[in-house]
Amino acid sequence: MEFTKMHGLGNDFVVIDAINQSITLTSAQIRFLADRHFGVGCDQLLLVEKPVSDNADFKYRIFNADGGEVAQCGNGARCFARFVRDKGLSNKDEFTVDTDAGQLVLRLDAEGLVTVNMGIPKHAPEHIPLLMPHESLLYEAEVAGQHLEFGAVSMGNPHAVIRVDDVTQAPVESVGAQLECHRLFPQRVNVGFMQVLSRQRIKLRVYERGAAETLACGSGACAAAVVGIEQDLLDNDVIVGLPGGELKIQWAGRGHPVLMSGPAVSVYEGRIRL
Ligand SMILES: N[C@H](CCC[C@H](N)C(=O)O)C(=O)O
Repeated sequence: MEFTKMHGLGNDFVVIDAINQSITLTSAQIRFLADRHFGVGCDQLLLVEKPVSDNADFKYRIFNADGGEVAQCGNGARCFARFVRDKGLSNKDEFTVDTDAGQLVLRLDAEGLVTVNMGIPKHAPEHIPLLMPHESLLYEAEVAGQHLEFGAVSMGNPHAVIRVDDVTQAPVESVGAQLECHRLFPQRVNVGFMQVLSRQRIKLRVYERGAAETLACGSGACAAAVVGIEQDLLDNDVIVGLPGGELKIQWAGRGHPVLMSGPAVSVYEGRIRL
């Protein structure tokens, strides 16, 4: 099977053309491919498939390193756009992709960046079955012996966002792992730790569902910006500084889609026998 190794700010992917290759991967095979010692190594595996909608160019499927299929990956969407152009699967600058959470519109910019319309954020509890929210859009839970308050929003995948004073001191591993699997989140959850630097800039670390802490999380950057804007901590255009680099997030408020811009890098082509 042929694949391309790619990353978006160090959030790395095995990307597979499942249009020109007949691919059926079991969860065990996905875990093997994602394994950094016995396989290729990646945070997520992305499949490029034929569209299911008449108005879409492709179908975009995402699998976490633990083998579970999920419905959204922002950094992966940018790499998806770079991949289909590099492979000559499309010569467009903008295309629509079907995902299990709806459609995304991906646009390759002149300077090599990719802008993704990540869709309209959906708020708990309809999309994240939580206890009723407080008026401040904050939720609370006891996690690892700590009383936590956090924002919660779905970008097509569930995110909890915890505000911290200093991301370098945040309990990402301990609290992230416990909140990921908390009973409040039957589908589990991605956990972001957000430090607000100004109304236009935050720092963020994300403990990802099914992958642990990653160097960057695109949907997590969108979710953190949405929570910060809703709490009137941030303006509508936010620079999100992640360990792997920066993303530009734009959100005009409820009812509007979130736009995310950032790089997408192709590292090498590979072939592996399954
Ligand atoms: N771990 C996420 C999927 C990958 C999201 C992340 N890599 C991104 O860039 O958005 C989840 O289980 O919903």
